[in-house]
Amino acid sequence: MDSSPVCLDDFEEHAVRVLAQGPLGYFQTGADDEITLRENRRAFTRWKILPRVLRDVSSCDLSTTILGHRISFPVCVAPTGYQGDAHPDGEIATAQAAFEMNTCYTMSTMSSKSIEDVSSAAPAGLRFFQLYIFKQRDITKQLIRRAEKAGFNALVVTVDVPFLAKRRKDIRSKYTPSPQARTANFTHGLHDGPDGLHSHVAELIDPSLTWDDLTFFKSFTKMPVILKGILTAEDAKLAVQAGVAGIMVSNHGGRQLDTVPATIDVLAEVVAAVESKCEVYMDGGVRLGTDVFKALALGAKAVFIGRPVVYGLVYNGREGVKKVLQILRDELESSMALSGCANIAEIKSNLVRHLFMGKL
Ligand SMILES: Cc1cc2nc3c(=O)[nH]c(=O)nc-3n(C[C@H](O)[C@H](O)[C@H](O)COP(=O)(O)O)c2cc1C
Ligand SMILES: CCCCCCC(=O)C(=O)O
Repeated sequence: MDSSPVCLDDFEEHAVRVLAQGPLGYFQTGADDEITLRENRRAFTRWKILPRVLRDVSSCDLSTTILGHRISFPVCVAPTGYQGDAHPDGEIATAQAAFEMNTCYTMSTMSSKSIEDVSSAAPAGLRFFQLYIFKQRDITKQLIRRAEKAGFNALVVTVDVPFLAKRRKDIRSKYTPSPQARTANFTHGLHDGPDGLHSHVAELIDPSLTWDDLTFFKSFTKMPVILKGILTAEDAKLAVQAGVAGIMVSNHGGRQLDTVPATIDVLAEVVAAVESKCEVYMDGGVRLGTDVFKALALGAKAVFIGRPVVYGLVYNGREGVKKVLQILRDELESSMALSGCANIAEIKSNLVRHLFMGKL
């Protein structure tokens, strides 16, 4: 790419040219054959938009709310670890970009900057903290306390990583975060095990976690809890019973269990299962304004993006992330205008149809 990026894929193309194999592989990789990774994007192409006309779209209002907080448009930042391998400013740049674009930022437990540093660099705006529940419960509780003290608005508990899946690119490169990218939130755990990230995760993560543990952690914080990594109606119902405020329909960007469905294809099922008892968000393969439109039509309150934010960081730090968000915002606005929607509430399920399944 010689000129300024015009779509999200341009940022990845740039990253491919400038990043070293280890970090590039870590950001790009999916699990195993990367079937779900590809499917996350392909599945969007099978959903078609049925536009309405003559509906006064001279101005479109993209604003919406998440857990009662108003944001300018329903595209938010998903948690991604080790952002110091994308740009020296890492999570500080990302949090500031999200704040300046007035959307929601989610900070990963595995961040290269600390909770306190990110919080003081971006003290306002809607900020979620993503939590991995560790074997060492004291570290986990400390993380919750620190996020709460720093004013984070919600806790996003990731539940699809009892173990790290087999990610071939990482195994081949023996990826381990470089010194400027290592986790800043705690010192426990190995980064330099014989198989890089894998031994690090095996050491930290608690694979014995159950719904009962979730109830305990929920009672431990005043922050609303969102569960990230739900793909079935059954688990969505259990999440509602556990009293969560939100569900993130996610397959971890195709990085965990391979061959699970694309998130866009299970979204409507999860939305129906929760019967409006909590908010539902979605991530995975969102790269176009039309993708955002389809997810909203199928019931998502907002979408989150992972890799595009990382590639925006690689492109130009905070400004790069803002550009990624701006492009997606503009594309969503255009999709809305061209399909006859003047505001987010008008994006309804009758405006999309699945190529093979017919009308919803
Ligand atoms: C490089 C990278 C690091 C990630 N790190 C985390 C993490 O620390 N915690 C988490 O819950 N999800 C993590 N994820 C998953 C994302 O939050 C999100 O689910 C996924 O990236 C969405 O798919 P997309 O990249 O196609 O937008 C990571 C994803 C990537 C690509
Ligand atoms: C302790 C879990 C580390 C996982 C690494 C971050 C992540 O979620 C990813 O997909 O990569």
